[in-house]
Amino acid sequence: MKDSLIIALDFPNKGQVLNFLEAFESEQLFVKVGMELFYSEGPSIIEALKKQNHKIFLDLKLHDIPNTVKRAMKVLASFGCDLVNVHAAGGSEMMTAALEGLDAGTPSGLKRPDCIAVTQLTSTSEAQAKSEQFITGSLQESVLNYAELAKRSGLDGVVCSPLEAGMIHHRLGSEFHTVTPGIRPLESEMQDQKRTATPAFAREQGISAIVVGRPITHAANPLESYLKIKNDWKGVRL
Ligand SMILES: O=c1ccn([C@@H]2O[C@H](COP(=O)(O)O)[C@@H](O)[C@H]2O)c(=O)[nH]1
Repeated sequence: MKDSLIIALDFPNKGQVLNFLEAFESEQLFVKVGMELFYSEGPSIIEALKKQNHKIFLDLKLHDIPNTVKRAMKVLASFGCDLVNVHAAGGSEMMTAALEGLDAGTPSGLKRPDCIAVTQLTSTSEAQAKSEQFITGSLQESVLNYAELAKRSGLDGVVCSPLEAGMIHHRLGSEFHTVTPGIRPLESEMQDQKRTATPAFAREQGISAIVVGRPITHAANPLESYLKIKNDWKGVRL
């Protein structure tokens, strides 16, 4: 996962995904399958993407009682994805159960998928967290609390904003992964994202992987946009 740019394939169906990926023929990608695509296509979309040799983040953000999450993760592990996730708000017992499910479902001889926890969605602002979630401290403290809980529960990392990744690595070490959506090049709209930063800022934070959706998928030339963001993220000067 280290130094990856993960493209969020937020499309309604397989046809649109395969059409989008045609432009990326020469690239081996790390792609994210979210709720919309997975709910419409089911596991066959994972099969199709694996056939194209792409790495896959299955972003279903599980959040339920431990037994349910464990059983669901056992199923997800059998798909052969590289990365899956839960909401840290589900608690340490739920996160431990998620790992047990993954261990139980991973086919023998294969590595279990990495499992990370969403801390606070990047679409949540400080004001929303205070007024709607009644968090007592700052939003950053809430993110750090969830990250510490995830690490104590044995998870491989967290989903957070690029604005919090540096703080998390400082406290929890560089090996604990930070995966950050909320990436917006300077010229891009924020849309529903609240805690955003540029790819260049992300590079300075020691982030493991950035997740980018609309700035690539809605671009006039998605491949060009992908390459530009990737170069900014890797610090490549053209
Ligand atoms: O806190 C989170 C967790 C997940 N996401 C997902 O990342 C992508 C971001 O897409 P953009 O189009 O670049 O905004 C999207 O699939 C979300 O479901 C997130 O944004 N924030």
